Amino acid sequence: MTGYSSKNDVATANGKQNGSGNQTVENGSKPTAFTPQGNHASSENNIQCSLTSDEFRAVNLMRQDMYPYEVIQEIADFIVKGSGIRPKIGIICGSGLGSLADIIQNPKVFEYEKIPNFPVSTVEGHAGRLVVGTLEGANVMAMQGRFHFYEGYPLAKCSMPVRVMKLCGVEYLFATNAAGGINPKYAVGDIMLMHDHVNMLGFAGNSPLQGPNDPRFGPRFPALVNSYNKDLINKAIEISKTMGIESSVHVGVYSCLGGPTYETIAELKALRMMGVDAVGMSTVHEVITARHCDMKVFAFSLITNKCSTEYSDKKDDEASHDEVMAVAKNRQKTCCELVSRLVAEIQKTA
Ligand SMILES: O=P(O)(O)O[C@@H]1C[C@H](O)[C@@H](CO)O1
Ligand code: HPA
Repeated sequence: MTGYSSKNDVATANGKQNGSGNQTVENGSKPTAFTPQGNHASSENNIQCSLTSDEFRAVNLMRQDMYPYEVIQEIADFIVKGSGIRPKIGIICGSGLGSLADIIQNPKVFEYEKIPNFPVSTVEGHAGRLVVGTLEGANVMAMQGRFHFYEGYPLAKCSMPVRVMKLCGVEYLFATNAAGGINPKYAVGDIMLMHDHVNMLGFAGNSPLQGPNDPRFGPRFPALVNSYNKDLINKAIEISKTMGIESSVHVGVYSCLGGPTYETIAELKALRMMGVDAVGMSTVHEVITARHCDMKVFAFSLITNKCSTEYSDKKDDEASHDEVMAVAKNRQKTCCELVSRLVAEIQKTA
């Protein structure tokens, strides 16, 4: 390959559905009908959802998407004071890639539940811990567990930790993900260095930057061309050569869909026609948030499954989270090496 140019806030809902569709509640609070506005529904009103008031409050908190600068600053101060470290590189571990945080030396670990105003991880393969320490001599912080839109979090909440990283002092974001390979040349286990993305949630009118803009983070209308740092892509390509994995490393375009469903064949065909090489359910909103506050971004997808764009009855063509996790586990050593060597390169030029 040649160089490239060009807790606090989520309470558990304890209610269970019984066979008749009526709700039974374990915590003793009475189910109450609410209108979408949160008022009690009248009997003429058919639009009702049976939530206890505790559950209703929990859902509202989960959907909270306003994080004023001062709140983000408080979270950042909590982490910097608690770890005694001002990190320069922030790493987001994709599904099954939590081991990227296990290689951090002298780690100070913060469970998400213990960080004020932090969401909690709800997905298998996302432990829900922030690890701060050193890697190859550089101060780093890593999210062992990210937040996804399909978990019920608004995009601004999913990528709020990127702003926390920024206020902690982070200059470089490394975002990693597990993704389905749509490019027919990609094999399971390959790595795709992201050089661009197609923001499908953005096409549908959803952005982590929706709502009032705080210029202390960045401009109202940020440009996204050149989002993925070319120097870092080139360095990663060079590193892949020295690792002897060059033939399984690609440079391509990622797209994020909302999930949690994997894609239909027609959707995969459409994505391929748009020039998408790999598809997932994350990363894009984190990159947008990072670029908005002027961080340098490096991102890669581990191809955990092949996405066929042809109709077939083969069960093998169905993606599964178990397969995603198994492939990530198999390739974690390689991913760790790539990340630590790139961190070393950045540290060398610091
Ligand atoms: O967090 P990432 O994007 O790595 O996780 C992918 C997308 C879904 O969360 C999950 C599907 O298997 O893996
Ligand atoms: N589609 C969406 N997200 C994914 C996939 C996929 O095929 N594999 C891993 N995450």
